[in-house]
Amino acid sequence: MDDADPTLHEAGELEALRRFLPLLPAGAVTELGPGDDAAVVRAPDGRFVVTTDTMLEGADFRLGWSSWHDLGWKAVATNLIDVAAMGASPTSLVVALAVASSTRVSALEAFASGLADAVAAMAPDCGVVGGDLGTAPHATVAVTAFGDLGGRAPVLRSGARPADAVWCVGGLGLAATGLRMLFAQAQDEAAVPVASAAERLRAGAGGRAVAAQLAPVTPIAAGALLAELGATAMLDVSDGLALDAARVARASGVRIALERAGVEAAAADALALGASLEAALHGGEDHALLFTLPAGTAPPVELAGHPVHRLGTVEPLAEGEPPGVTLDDGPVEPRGWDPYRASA
Ligand SMILES: Nc1ncnc2c1ncn2[C@@H]1O[C@H](COP(=O)(O)OP(=O)(O)OP(=O)(O)O)[C@@H](O)[C@H]1O
Ligand SMILES: Cc1ncc(C[n+]2csc(CCOP(=O)(O)O)c2C)c(N)n1
Ligand SMILES: [Mg+2]
Repeated sequence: MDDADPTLHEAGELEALRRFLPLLPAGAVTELGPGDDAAVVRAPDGRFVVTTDTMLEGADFRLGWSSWHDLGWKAVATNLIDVAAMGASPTSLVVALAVASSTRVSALEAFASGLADAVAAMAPDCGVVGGDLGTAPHATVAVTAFGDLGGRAPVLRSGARPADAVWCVGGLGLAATGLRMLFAQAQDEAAVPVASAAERLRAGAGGRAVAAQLAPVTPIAAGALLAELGATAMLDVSDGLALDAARVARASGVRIALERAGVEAAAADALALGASLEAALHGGEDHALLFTLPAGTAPPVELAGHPVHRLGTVEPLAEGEPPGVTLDDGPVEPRGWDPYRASA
């Protein structure tokens, strides 16, 4: 046994928690954090926003590509952007982690540091207030995130109105480009991930795309700012622009008319790496915020450190026309990531 770094089987849950819990961020509105049967968190607004998401080894990540730090980071980045997409500020996270009992305690510590570093970078007032540790043959991360609306109305998918402009904050296409690079160049003939190849890709010319896939930086602080600015609809682009814009179109009963120049500008980093517009339109996991604003309202050119791009316009439906998305007037198929249909 490695005394400094035992496996979870050797250390046991109590020792694992003794090393894991002190690494977690506390949060500005936490009254009682980890350690009792449940946490106590203030809800300054009298309501709270809540969302949950799971990340499963195999379907959502591969341990040969993602470090434990990456997994903690991505769990924060992808869950808190859903809170932000409602126009809320994240307040707290509850994080459950199930891994093989042969996993070393240092892996848990790296995961906790990933959580803490991502919170510090993207939502410094948010705390990890509780969670669960367990064992499973395939690693599983289940996160619940809470947020506060600061007295504002939530920004729904259904609020887009004809003549609104369509915008996004954050880039498009990079995460899918990174995933494509990993599948093409970081697995062996038996489709087993090759960690050294993934590391090389991350340090190479396409490193930004690989990082966008494995440890994305998402525009979390932009959500509340956009709500204050008067965003009429918003969602995070998790499954691809075409599919997620179609969700807004359906919920709002409108046509989302995208302009190629705008989408290309938002996808410039991915296009510069040789990706096609397909990655931006139909690839998932960019977690940019797609939002609509009344015609007269212009957002800043940058929000929360991410560029803002105008993608198009909200248009009324013609008689009998179903809600949908167009690109320079041609129809766009609402195709994107679907966990039940994924072949990768
Ligand atoms: N098991 C479930 N029970 C209740 N509601 C669910 C369940 N699964 C999904 N939903 C709801 O269905 C809606 C769509 O879920 P989905 O996971 O696609 O949201 P999303 O914001 O697009 O996800 P993400 O941004 O994480 O990709 C959400 O409002 C979600 O809460
Ligand atoms: C190993 C591996 N295989 C496939 C993917 C692709 N993938 C997983 S989840 C998701 C969209 C968001 O999911 P959700 O809607 O559940 O938040 C995408 C595009 C990946 N990241 N890693
Ligand atoms: Mg979402």
